[in-house]
Amino acid sequence: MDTAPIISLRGIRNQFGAQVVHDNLDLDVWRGEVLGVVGGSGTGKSVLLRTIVGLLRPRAGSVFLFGQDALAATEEERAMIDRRTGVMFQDGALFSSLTVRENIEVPMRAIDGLTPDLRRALADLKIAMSGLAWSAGDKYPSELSGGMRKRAGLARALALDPEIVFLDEPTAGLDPIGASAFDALIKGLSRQLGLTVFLVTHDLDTLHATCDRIAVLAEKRVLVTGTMQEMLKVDHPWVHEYFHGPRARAAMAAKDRND
Ligand SMILES: Nc1ncnc2c1ncn2[C@@H]1O[C@H](COP(=O)(O)OP(=O)(O)OP(=O)(O)O)[C@@H](O)[C@H]1O
Repeated sequence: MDTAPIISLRGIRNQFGAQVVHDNLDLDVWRGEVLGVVGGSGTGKSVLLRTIVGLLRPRAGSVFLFGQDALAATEEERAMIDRRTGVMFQDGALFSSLTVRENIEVPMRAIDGLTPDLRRALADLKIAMSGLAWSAGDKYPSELSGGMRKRAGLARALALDPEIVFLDEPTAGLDPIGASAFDALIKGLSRQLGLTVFLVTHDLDTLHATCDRIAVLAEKRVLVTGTMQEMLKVDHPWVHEYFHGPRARAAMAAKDRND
């Protein structure tokens, strides 16, 4: 592990009208780890992700990415930060009028000197890395299953060889087999490429299968971070219920079967 976090948040406050979503929130993410972010509905997991990737400016606090103050960055500096990160939104957020390959090429268009042939070859590589068949490149999003759309969204997030990928509910809506295949894909990519993964999820199987560490959002902040083993010992009503409830027990049993 590096000595400096790849993502560092301090004193974050997010508020919509009178509704305070985050107050004095701190979080560090370390290079190469898969961090799972969990919390009850409406605790601000997606808002946190949007804050880090620069889609939402917090009312207060600091966001450091790659050691750089992202909120003080110039447009040019922000663009450089964006090139080092990839985001996969819940529904894949693909352009419906473009093929999968063209969708993956979109972020590459910002890079000078990439010929169409090279872009195409790189897009095909990302398609393969995401576990899609070659033929998927020519398909439109509407022609794909939910699981394939997620893989296409992941391929686009990987387009510029990011150092961090942000995944918002990557397994939501997938059947259990599709979800566990996606978990294996994320874990494999993280290990092979040294990717840092910031993963918002409700899926306990995903936490068990992929995450090195978990951050729990509650009470408007990151209440606790730690490994799954550490989560099991946390004495907080929501955390206890989440990690010891019936679904958690089923996920743990599945993990034991797979180990
Ligand atoms: N642009 C916005 N304008 C006003 N309120 C917003 C906006 N974005 C988010 N919120 C509110 O912020 C709160 C946190 O939303 P967020 O989507 O981050 O929750 P979440 O933890 O991801 O929830 P879930 O698990 O249900 O997806 C919610 O109450 C939501 O209504």
